[in-house]
Amino acid sequence: MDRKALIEQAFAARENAYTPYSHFKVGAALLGKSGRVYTGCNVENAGYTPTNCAERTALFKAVSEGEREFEAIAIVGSMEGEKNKLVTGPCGVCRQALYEFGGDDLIVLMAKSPEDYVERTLGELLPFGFGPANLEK
Ligand SMILES: O=c1ccn([C@H]2C[C@H](O)[C@@H](CO)O2)c(=O)[nH]1
Ligand SMILES: [Zn+2]
Repeated sequence: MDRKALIEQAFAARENAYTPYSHFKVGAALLGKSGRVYTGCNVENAGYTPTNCAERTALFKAVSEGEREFEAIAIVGSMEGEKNKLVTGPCGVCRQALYEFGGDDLIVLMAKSPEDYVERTLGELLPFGFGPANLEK
């Protein structure tokens, strides 16, 4: 897997972030087991709560196109016109949404630049995650 290329795709997706309220722009690039990459950005809303994070935009694009197994996701976020001071970790809702399909092994790349990133597994970010296995009889 080319981590640098995946992070670069997340930066490109961030360009489309629609953020008139927070001005915090996020991009994500989700690598499916098929090899395809699905990108996403955050899409805000005047009603605030309908806002969708970049990670879920990418995930829902992927699932809606038939991909259900994933290897990695790259995430980049920073205020409009600013360099990343902190890495952007996925919010709790996105961790849960990703857990449904990625399980513990999904690789999460939280990047300040293509060369400067923190890597964790989803299992590290969401220990004892609740997922489909919990609902098996
Ligand atoms: O991991 C994250 C964290 C935040 N946001 C978005 C939601 C909202 O539009 C803005 C500020 O919370 O950033 C994401 O897309 N992903
Ligand atoms: Zn989120």
